[in-house]
Amino acid sequence: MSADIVDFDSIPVLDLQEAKTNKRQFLNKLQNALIHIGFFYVRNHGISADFLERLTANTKDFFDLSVDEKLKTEKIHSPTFLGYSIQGNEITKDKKDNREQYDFANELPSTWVPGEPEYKRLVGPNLWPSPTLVPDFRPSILSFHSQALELATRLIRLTAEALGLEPEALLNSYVLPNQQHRAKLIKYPAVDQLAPQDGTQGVGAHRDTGSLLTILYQATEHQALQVQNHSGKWISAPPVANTFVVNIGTGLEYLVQGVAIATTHRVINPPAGTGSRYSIAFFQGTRPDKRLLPVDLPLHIVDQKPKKAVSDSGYQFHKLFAENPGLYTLLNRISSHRDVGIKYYHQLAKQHGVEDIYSPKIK
Ligand SMILES: O=C(O)CCC(=O)C(=O)O
Ligand SMILES: [Fe+2]
Repeated sequence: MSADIVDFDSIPVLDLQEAKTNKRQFLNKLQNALIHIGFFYVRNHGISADFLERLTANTKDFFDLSVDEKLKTEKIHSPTFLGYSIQGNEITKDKKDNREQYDFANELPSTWVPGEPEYKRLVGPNLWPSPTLVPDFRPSILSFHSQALELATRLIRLTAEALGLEPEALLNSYVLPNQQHRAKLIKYPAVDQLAPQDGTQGVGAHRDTGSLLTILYQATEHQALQVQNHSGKWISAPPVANTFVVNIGTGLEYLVQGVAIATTHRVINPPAGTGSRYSIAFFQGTRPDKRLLPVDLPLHIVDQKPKKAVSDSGYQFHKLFAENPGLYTLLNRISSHRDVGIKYYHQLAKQHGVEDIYSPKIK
């Protein structure tokens, strides 16, 4: 059964303080955001403004390094797909995205040995830039990661409650206590830093693939993030002081059978003269090692399931995500970064026909 669409034209701001003072009211608001919007802001999230200023400074300092220094941390240097990607290396919906990125995760050693599933090779240490050049980078990035993970853990407990489940229901079944969760620093140059033929696609229309929740910090004042509502209209999600943007990934959407929605979004490059936009995203992953079975939700929640929304994203659910999430993630990474795939996972990519099943056509 699916209920009539309740469409949205703005993104609600939820106050985590209210989760302590008036939990029922907070959970009602969260339930509405999960089911009908798929995006919300959180304030009183516990990550200090001073820390976020420091993180922003470190992010800018990293992207200000010379290309040679940044390339020393390029993804090609490790099978983890962590590290730097130069602008134009990523494609969404058949078009190049105009953004530079640095992917990082909680620091874990690589333990994969031949004979184990290859997706285990995704786990490993970060590729750090020289500490002589950016001394505060590593400590602030790792501190952000652990604070964002704590926030995501809190939010996924509240999400479970808002959907009529026990607080631990999503965590216990779908997240391992010591798994690697990925995050990234992103720089979107303003259009005057791009060639005219590059257009303005910072990142094209997409849904966050495989994750439960995304926590996003908009580090500059640009109004660049847009969210697609059910009827297909693009709604601005401007930076709101002292908040994070939170959105649902296709992992959570699958586990709750479409009751919470992984809403489509995109980023437009800033207008000429306004400087680069920086953002920092944390993706709460699901465990890679076990078939994922949807959770049983109470009927009064299932009855609110929204009808299918219009989406400009090219995303299509693939059953491999549920059957073998580790392999699904690895094949996705190989298709987005073929150079890394060819270097470390050549056989696997060939065997699974990554080229034809997964990859977008490159223009
Ligand atoms: O930079 C942003 O505001 C959003 C980035 C994003 O949607 C993504 O990387 O998945
Ligand atoms: Fe996204």
